[in-house]
Amino acid sequence: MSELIKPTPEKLDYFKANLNYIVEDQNLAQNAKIENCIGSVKVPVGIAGPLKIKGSDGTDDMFYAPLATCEATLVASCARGCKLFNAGGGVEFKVLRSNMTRAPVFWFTNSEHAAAFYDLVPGLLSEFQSIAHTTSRYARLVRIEPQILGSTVHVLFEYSCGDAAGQNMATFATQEVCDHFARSETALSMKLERVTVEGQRTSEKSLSWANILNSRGVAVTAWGIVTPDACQDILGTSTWDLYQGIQSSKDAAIRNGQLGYSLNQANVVAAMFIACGQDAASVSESSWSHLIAEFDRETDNLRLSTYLPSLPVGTVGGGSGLDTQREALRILKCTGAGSKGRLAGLIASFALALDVSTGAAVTNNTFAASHRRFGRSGDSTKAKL
Ligand SMILES: CC(C)(COP(=O)([O-])OP(=O)([O-])OC[C@H]1O[C@@H](n2cnc3c(N)ncnc32)[C@H](O)[C@@H]1OP(=O)([O-])[O-])[C@@H](O)C(=O)NCCC(=O)NCCSC(=O)C[C@@](C)(O)CC(=O)[O-]
Ligand SMILES: NC(=O)C1=CN([C@@H]2O[C@H](COP(=O)(O)OP(=O)(O)OC[C@H]3O[C@@H](n4cnc5c(N)ncnc54)[C@H](OP(=O)(O)O)[C@@H]3O)[C@@H](O)[C@H]2O)C=CC1
Repeated sequence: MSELIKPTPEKLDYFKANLNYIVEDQNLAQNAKIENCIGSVKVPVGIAGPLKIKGSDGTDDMFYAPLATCEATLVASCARGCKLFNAGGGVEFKVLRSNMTRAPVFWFTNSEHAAAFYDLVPGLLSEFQSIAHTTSRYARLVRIEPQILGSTVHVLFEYSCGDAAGQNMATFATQEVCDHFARSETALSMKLERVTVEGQRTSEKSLSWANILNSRGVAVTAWGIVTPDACQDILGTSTWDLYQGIQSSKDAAIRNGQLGYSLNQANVVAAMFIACGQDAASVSESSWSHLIAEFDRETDNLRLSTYLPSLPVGTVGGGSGLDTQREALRILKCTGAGSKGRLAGLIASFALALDVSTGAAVTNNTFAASHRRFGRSGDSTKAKL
């Protein structure tokens, strides 16, 4: 059966020859490390910025964001938000946490054995560390935390992974630990039945409260000031009206039971993930964010901040090494040691810039007209950089 449906080299050649979006890149299949590779799709990339950004890691520079998207107005809107924040001194970010998790399941014959293992887990950390660390120069096991579910124990393994996002690294290290433990005297004496490497306690590629609270990836916050003059000149609305617009949307979001609150920060997360070779499916884990607006009655300034608790990003590994994705990381000055936190900080900063501009467009009722203008008339092709 598999022979009938398996794509043979001839079939792949057929696809290569008959699809006109194929990129002629002999190394792509090898570098992309995906199966049955026939080329790559072309996603349009727009540049937003410049945005003056300072970071807790010493970042202090002007940045442009490569945004891979098919949505008209998104890049222009993000660029407008950048111009606005620049007028108020730019955006700042702070990286709060950085980790990667994997959560194996230890299966026992009954809950009593599971409970006994639960008590044992904290004392196993250093043994597990010494095994995990043989698998990588960068993955470091920092915490293990058990949870009993019936006769199983799900143990959250938390790693630091250098500049890589670390999903593979955490998997390989955890598998090695599990394999060793399954063969140990302790496992035999505790009547361990088997170990499986992941039991969904990491909620990988799904949105979960645990990851909102404890992070999976980089947790980052970014903030900036909108001055009344810049708000009126650049966004065509007052800071007070913008503040009210944002607060009112937040009320509707609460009524909807929306998870987190932003207008459309996931647009920047997705566009930068795709441009920079991040795992696009991880946008689901990264989509929760919290936009906060504070109005300063003395100055009429509007202080805006956002918090993104779970950005599984990396500047090495995965798709970040592909040619064009690497170029995107270079545009962002996100290569080299320590650049993972910066990448997360820049994503949060540009997400904030897009949100303020979108918020203004819905506040002053120019939202539909701008999408009609850019999405339908071809106005978007008039570049402004
Ligand atoms: C489209 C604009 C920016 C026009 O806004 P405008 O005020 O007419 O633009 P402008 O011509 O006065 O230019 C102001 C600045 O905008 C930027 N800009 C302006 N045009 C360009 C361009 N062609 N290329 C690059 N940048 C551009 C650029 O920074 C420019 O500064 P300048 O360069 O002139 O010094 C505005 O109307 C807007 O932001 N609209 C909102 C669109 C938006 O945010 N869409 C987001 C995606 S929709 C979605 O998915 C969200 C949703 C629906 O879920 C949200 C929700 O539920 O609330
Ligand atoms: N297997 C899984 O469970 C899942 C995998 N993925 C995929 O995993 C990939 C991401 O995994 P990830 O582990 O980040 O990527 P990789 O598998 O590409 O591993 C990163 C590699 O980079 C090396 N490296 C070099 N310099 C550094 C540095 N400064 N910091 C950290 N590592 C460095 C690591 O070295 P060393 O060998 O010493 O560790 C490792 O070999 C994505 O492609 C994603 O789609 C996504 C979800 C689940």
